[in-house]
Amino acid sequence: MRKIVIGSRRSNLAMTQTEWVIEQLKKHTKDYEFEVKKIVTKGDKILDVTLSKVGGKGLFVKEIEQAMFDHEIDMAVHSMKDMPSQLPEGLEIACVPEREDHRDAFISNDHVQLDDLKEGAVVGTSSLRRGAQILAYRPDLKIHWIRGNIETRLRKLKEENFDAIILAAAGLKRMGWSTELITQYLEPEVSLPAVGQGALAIECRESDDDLKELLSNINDEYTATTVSAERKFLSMLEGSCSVPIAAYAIREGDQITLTGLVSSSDGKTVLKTQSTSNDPIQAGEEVANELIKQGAKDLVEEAKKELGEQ
Ligand SMILES: NCc1[nH]cc(CCC(=O)O)c1CC(=O)O
Repeated sequence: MRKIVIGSRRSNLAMTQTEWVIEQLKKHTKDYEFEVKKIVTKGDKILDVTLSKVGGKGLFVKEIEQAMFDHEIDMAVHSMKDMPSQLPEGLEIACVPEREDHRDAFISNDHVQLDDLKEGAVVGTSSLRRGAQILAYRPDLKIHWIRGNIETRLRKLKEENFDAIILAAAGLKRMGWSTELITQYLEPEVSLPAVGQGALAIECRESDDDLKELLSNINDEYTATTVSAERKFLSMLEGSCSVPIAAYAIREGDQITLTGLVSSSDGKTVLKTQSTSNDPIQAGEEVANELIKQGAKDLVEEAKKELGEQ
C-alpha cells in the first residue's frame, strides 16, 4: 500500500480543501493511505503589505513545489487562483475538481447592499482586482487594504473601521461558514472573478503516473476546460499581478465564452472583452489579444512603475 503525502498550507481553508480532496480520492481507491504535511509559505508569513508588492502569486506555492521536487511530499492541493500561469518544469496540474462558487461575496456591517452603502464608505480588500472593480462601480467609495486569512478579515470588519469587505464566496462555502454571512453575491458583471476563482489545482510530479491515474478520477471536465481558457488569458498578460486582472469562462454545448478584464487600480480605465470558441485556448488568446490591442500592456507597465516607486 502506497502512502501519498500531501503538502498543504496551514490555513484552515487550505487544510479544509486538502481534507476534501482526500475524501474524494478515498471514494475511488483503497490502495492508498494519505498523510498531510503542513508547509509554511512566504505568502503566509508576510501579512502586512498587499500581495502585488511582495511578489504576487508564486508566494503561496514555491516552498510547496520545492517539497515536491525533494520528494518530501507527492502532491499538493492549491486554490487555483493562487497558481502562477507557468509551472516549473517537472510538475503539472494533474487534475481540476469541480469548481465551487466563482463569485465574490460582499459582506457588510448590518447587511447594507453595495448600492446602499453611504457615500465615502470604506470597503476592505487586499485584491487590486476587487478594489478596482468596486471603484469602477462606485467611484465614491474608499478602498482600504486588509490582509489575513478569512477569519481575521471577518473579525476586522467588526472591530476596525470598515463598512464592508469582499471575500471569495468559495472560501466561505468550503469552510462551511453560514452563507447568511454574505450580504450579497457580486455577479461577474459587477466583479469579474480572479482567474480560477473557486477552483482547486492539484499539482504533482509529471513522472508520477500512478498518482496521476488516481487523480484523474476527480477531474471535472467542465471546470478544467473553462479554467484553461482563463489561465491561457492570464499567461498572455505577463507581469499582471501588479495590475487588476480578472477572467471567467462558461461553456454552453461545446462553446466556451470567456470574459476578460484588465484595468487601472483606481478603476478609471477598464478594458473588458468577451470571446466565444470551441477551443478554450483560442478563447483565451482572443480575449488577451483584444485587450492588448486596447492597451492592456500599457496598464501593466504603468502599474509596475507605480509599484516600483512606492
Ligand atoms: N488569495 C487568497 C485566497 N485564495 C483562495 C481563496 C478563496 C477560495 C478560492 O477562490 O478558490 C482566497 C481567499 C479570498 O480571496 O477571499
